[in-house]
Amino acid sequence: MRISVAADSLDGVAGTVVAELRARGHEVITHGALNDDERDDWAWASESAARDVAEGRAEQAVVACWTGTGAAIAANKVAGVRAALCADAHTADGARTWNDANVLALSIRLTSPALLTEILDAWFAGTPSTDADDVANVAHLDEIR
Ligand SMILES: O=C[C@H](O)[C@H](O)[C@H](O)COP(=O)(O)O
Repeated sequence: MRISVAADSLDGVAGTVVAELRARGHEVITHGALNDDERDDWAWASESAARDVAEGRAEQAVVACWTGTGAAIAANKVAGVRAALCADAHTADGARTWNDANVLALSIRLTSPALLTEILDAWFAGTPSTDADDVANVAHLDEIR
């Protein structure tokens, strides 16, 4: 899968998520602090990764900042993006299953290497629910203005 990755620093999980994704066989596009040619502030970096998803250059994205909050907020401003801030595997599974989330937001502060592995395992194992209520909820997101 092609995955766009953005971070506002190279600290902690931000510095390891690209290698972790490549080790899992994914093709990675980099933004922010992960790309020497780009502005590394969280709003700009996360926007770039989210636009890759919305405009078809990537199937999913991973965005990271110190808390994960700014990265998630910025990504969710892009139409068609459903970003989920996940600090544990259960949340990551729920985000994929119930929310059909297409952008994983991570906290650099909280996400240890072990947690990253657990979160990515759950994220990639999860598939969007076909339950009618879940499908209706996700579809309604595109109607909210
Ligand atoms: O939501 C914002 C993020 O947690 C940022 O990573 C945090 O604000 C730190 O950003 P900066 O290093 O630019 O002060």
